[in-house]
Amino acid sequence: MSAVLRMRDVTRVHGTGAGEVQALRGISFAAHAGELVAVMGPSGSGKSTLLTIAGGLDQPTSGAVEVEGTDLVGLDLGGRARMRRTSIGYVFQGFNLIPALTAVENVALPRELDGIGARQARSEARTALAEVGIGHLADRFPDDMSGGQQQRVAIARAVVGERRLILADEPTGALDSETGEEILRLLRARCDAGAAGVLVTHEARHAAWADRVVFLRDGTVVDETGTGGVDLLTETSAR
Ligand SMILES: Nc1ncnc2c1ncn2[C@@H]1O[C@H](COP(=O)(O)OP(=O)(O)OP(=O)(O)O)[C@@H](O)[C@H]1O
Repeated sequence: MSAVLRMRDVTRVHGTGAGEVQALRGISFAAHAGELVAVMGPSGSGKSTLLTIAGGLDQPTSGAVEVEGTDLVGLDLGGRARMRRTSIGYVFQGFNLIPALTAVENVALPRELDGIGARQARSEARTALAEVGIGHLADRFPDDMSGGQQQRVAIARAVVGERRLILADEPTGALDSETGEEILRLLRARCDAGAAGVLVTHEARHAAWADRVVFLRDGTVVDETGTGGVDLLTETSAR
């Protein structure tokens, strides 16, 4: 099992002076191919900060972040944007679809931005939508879809082009519990097919879909379960 995401001694300080907040205080963390890792912890413990740094949407104050062996911290803005289009899929609580684009156009967009021809991008997008069970809704606009259907579009957009790291920040937060479970089942299936997933959640029953759960408090990893007693740092350094 190879590490798709590896973070080493990552710190993140938000703000300056009296308003300074240490959101992450030396986090080491890895997510491997085939694995879904849940991240839990109280409000303000650093979960979203961890995810945005893992996804190249934010930069750490210090430490290393590697995605598929590429050092994200060393890349410029354009390089990180490219990694987000090719290797990293992000699923947000609020879906974040573009309302003026149909489902298939939303999913094809990252591929088209990456220089893939429109025809091929659309074809890949239709396949991704079919895989999440909404191939028949490909030409609908987000506003004409239910929340669960919109989140399926967002998952298709996150995985299209064989992206191997899927980051999901409370992806079921806006959905009823049955629809939420379906979304988690899709994430799980994607990890079973070889992606690495990181799921931020407040709910233990959602974390139950993961292979292991990492608990944060005040910007540090305070506990981890579901690894059969393997310590996270030992595991990371052994690979
Ligand atoms: N852009 C920012 N500027 C200043 N402080 C920030 C910023 N983003 C986050 N923080 C602070 O960093 C800490 C960690 O925030 P973060 O959003 O990562 O926590 P969280 O665990 O995801 O919380 P929640 O469960 O409420 O979403 C908090 O104290 C928060 O107030």
